[in-house]
Amino acid sequence: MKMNVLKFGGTSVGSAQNIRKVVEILSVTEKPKIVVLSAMSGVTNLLVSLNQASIDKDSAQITNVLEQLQAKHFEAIEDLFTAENQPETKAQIETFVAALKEIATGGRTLTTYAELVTYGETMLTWMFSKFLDQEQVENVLLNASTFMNVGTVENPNIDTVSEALLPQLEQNPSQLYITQGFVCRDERGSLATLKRGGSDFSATIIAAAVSAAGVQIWTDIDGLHNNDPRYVQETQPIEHLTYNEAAELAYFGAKILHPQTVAPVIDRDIPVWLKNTFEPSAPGTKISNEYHNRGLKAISAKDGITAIKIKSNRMLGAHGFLRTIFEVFDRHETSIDMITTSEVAISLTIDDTSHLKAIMTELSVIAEVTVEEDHSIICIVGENLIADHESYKAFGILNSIPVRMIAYGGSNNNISLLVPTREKISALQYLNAQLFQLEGAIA
Ligand SMILES: Nc1ncnc2c1ncn2[C@@H]1O[C@H](COP(=O)(O)OP(=O)(O)O)[C@@H](O)[C@H]1O
Ligand SMILES: N[C@@H](CC(=O)OP(=O)(O)O)C(=O)O
Repeated sequence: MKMNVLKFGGTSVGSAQNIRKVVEILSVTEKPKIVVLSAMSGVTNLLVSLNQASIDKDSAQITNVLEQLQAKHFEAIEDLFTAENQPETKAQIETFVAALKEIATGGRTLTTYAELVTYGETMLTWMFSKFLDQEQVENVLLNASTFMNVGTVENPNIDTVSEALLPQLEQNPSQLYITQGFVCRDERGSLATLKRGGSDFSATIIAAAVSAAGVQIWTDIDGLHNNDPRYVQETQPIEHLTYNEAAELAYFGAKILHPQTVAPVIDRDIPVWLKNTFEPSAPGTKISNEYHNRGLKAISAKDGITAIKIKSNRMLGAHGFLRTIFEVFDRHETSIDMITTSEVAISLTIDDTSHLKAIMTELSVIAEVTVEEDHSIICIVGENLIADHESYKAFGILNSIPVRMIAYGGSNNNISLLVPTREKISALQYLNAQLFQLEGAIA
């Protein structure tokens, strides 16, 4: 029987009441399954501040954060566990908190950050598994750090995860496995993370490693919406997305999905469902290879973008100039998101500015370079957008948006617009009204 992988995010396990909802969902969903859990909402942020307090050697702040972590877990325990089980459960949380204190106050190593920030998942999964025991729900708790041997986070090695995970499943037969999202081991075998929001990625890596029947990502909204519900009212859930559409939307800011989530499952054709823990009967979004309707589907936005304009007369009629430019970015391991070129200038965008100074120094030798910070990429996504003549309507409405760059044609799925971040919300709202809500709208 093929496994199902279910991932529940921070909000879904953020309180005793929500944890009960998760247990209810587990009782009615198909078995066998591996359940990937995040930390309780807010806990990873607290652990990130604990890491900062550890760097700053700020013992008052370390104590303050540890107290908040303990209180949050104790509150859930007092609601979930019987009076008889509470002392033992609380004592284990105290042991976890003591271990955290030791890491935070000990000497810093290359893995201190990962050791600290992954503790939220360790504490929650332990508590969750104990609660299932109390409710007499048979389950096996797996330690993700013993099998998530992904090597590089950019391109996880599914085979090494399989090799470590499959024997554990065989040796501990169960219909219900519980494990931690977010945590992994890097190419040196050291503890690492799949970056913030990485539990979605954990779920699809695990699904690929066990050739799962499907992945369900349970969160606090009824699927991926056609625009960012944090900024735009009256957004609608999308019933079907292709892997490519979902990948573009996640990469360009749809917070509901970690940017790399679909990569491990595309080639294996394992479907992913996005479901709402608080409204389980809502259809949610299915991400698969199936085509349903073409044309525009959704809009998302990614902040923190820096635009770089590189101007040089040497470009005129010359070849090899673009290669020289790309090599500079390559040497500084900085990836480029958008790019447009003319005869004498190139505009491109990056989101990682950690090497910007060194890049500027090199580029300034060969060209005139200007940098503009605080931009956002707005990404309009749909299957076969290029062939969809209706999508040309999108260009008619761009006059009203201060667009700094446009990329169209690089992929069949997306039109990307670069705008100053201060204009992002009004641009999202305007595009939503024009593309999805007005009479004769494209979707
Ligand atoms: N296009 C979108 N569709 C749905 N949700 C979105 C979208 N863009 C941003 N979001 C936000 O993503 C949130 C869920 O993602 P996240 O906070 O990572 O959940 P979890 O804690 O379950 O991992 C939603 O509450 C919603 O505000
Ligand atoms: N707890 C981690 C990993 C994660 O994926 O969390 P969530 O599923 O709540 O986004 C984080 O906050 O980054």
